[in-house]
Amino acid sequence: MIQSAIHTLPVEWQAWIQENLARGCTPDSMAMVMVRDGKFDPALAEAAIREAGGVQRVTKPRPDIDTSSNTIQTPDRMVHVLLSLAAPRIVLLGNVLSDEECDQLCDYVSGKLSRSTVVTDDGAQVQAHAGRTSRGAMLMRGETDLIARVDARLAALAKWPVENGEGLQVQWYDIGNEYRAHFDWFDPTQAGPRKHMEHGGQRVGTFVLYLNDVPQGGGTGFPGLGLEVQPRKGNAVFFANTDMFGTPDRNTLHSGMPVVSGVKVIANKWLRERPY
Ligand SMILES: O=C(O)CCC(=O)C(=O)O
Ligand SMILES: [Fe+2]
Repeated sequence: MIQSAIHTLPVEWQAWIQENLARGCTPDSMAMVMVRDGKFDPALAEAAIREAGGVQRVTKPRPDIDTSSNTIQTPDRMVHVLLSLAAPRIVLLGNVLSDEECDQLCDYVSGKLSRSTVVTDDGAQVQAHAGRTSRGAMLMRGETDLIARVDARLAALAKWPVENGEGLQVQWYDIGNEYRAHFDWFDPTQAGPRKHMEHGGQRVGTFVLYLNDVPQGGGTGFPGLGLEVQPRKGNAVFFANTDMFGTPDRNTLHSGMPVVSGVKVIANKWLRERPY
């Protein structure tokens, strides 16, 4: 007779699984507690939770870039694939913007810049923060013909609807400016970020577009991966902020490293789960 995993557990643990699934705990966090506190074998813990209806690791659609070829033809420009990582999903792209497009975007935002803000955990406000010392400007989707072209290009690259994209956000870093390690995804357990998710849902993807060359410093660092992307005019780094199951990916921790000489200008494009 094949005995199910859940019925081999003490009844208290069977009840614990049902209660915690009902409370909305994630199967992964529950399995961790069972191994740690109940000293269960991880495979048994996972099987028991799955039998109780907990593990439906259904993959969720997310923005991604086709890296099966070295080049990608977008509606109006041939983009180069320079590097790709499977998990966390990170793709470095070249030739995303022309020099003229970079210059035009920089010219367009100069005069519109103000001290950058971050989303706080406790409220829905955005506020200036010591960890983010750059200046920025939020642009609207399709604000100019050039911006509309860039929006469409990025949507084609990520295979993600243009309506799910936030407007481009330009960031201008002077010497010493930085954006310390952070996640771009919203933490759904915190009130402030949850408020931001009401419209458009999670930030499932990020593009960082480099609008100029930086002589020294200013890389985009991924400290958990030991990876640093150097800014190069016209290049862009893409990363998926959630894993293939839609869970925020802690391996996407990243920073805008301090600029040592020159200035650094980037444009961020955040892709939402739903139309934004
Ligand atoms: O400056 C960078 O390279 C990264 C910027 C960034 O992570 C952000 O603005 O969210
Ligand atoms: Fe970021």
